[in-house]
Amino acid sequence: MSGLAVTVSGLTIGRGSTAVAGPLDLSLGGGEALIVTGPNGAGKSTLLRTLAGLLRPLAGRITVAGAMAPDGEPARSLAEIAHYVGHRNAMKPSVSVADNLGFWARFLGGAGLSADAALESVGLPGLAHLPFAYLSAGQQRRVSLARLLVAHRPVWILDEPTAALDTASQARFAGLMAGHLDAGGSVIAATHQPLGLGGARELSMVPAPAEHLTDKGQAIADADLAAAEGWL
Ligand SMILES: Nc1ncnc2c1ncn2[C@@H]1O[C@H](COP(=O)(O)OP(=O)(O)OP(=O)(O)O)[C@@H](O)[C@H]1O
Repeated sequence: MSGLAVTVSGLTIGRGSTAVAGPLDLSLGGGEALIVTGPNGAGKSTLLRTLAGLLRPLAGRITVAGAMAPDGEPARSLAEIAHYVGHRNAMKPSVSVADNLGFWARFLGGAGLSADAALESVGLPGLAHLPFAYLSAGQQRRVSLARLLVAHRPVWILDEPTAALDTASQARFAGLMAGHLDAGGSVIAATHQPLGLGGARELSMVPAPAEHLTDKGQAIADADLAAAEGWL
């Protein structure tokens, strides 16, 4: 895994057909972390969702080398070797913690810790049988982060991963990220608060000028609105 290389070249990111930032160029290898910073609306989430394959780039390329996909073939895209943990926890509220993690392990494929071991790693032993909705906001976030451990993927793409975490949980998660980097993985994280990753590189994003983002006399297409509402 030490040969892992993620390369982003000339990447313009956007929502619908509206550019939010770019062109961006960056490269990241195994064992390296990139912290994405910038004020609200600068495009951090848009960048992470684009890297995770959830939004199409308006221009440019994202390439990977030196990693195997879950199907045993050399990875063709960053999305297939990356975990994405967004603002939302992506867990079903009425389903137990164990079954939620079991779903993600099957969906993502590949080897990983058992649900119990992953919960232990995020400091939540003994909660596996509870419906996800019974957990506190910080506990729910920690279950969502346990997803990173139940299926191995070399690149962790994390949007505000420690929001809602108490100080001890932030430190525990910093340790998990450090372990992932030591094992040759990579971390790309957007954050407004320090993540405790010494030596991480930083990409500082600046908001696009307001006139750039507002529509220039064009109505928002129904299709764009429907697509946006899917994520609201
Ligand atoms: N679903 C969407 N449809 C259209 N525009 C969007 C959508 N989501 C975000 N935007 C716009 O894209 C721009 C970048 O938003 P983004 O969420 O990437 O910023 P951010 O840096 O992650 O902000 P924050 O720090 O508040 O999380 C903003 O101008 C925002 O209004």
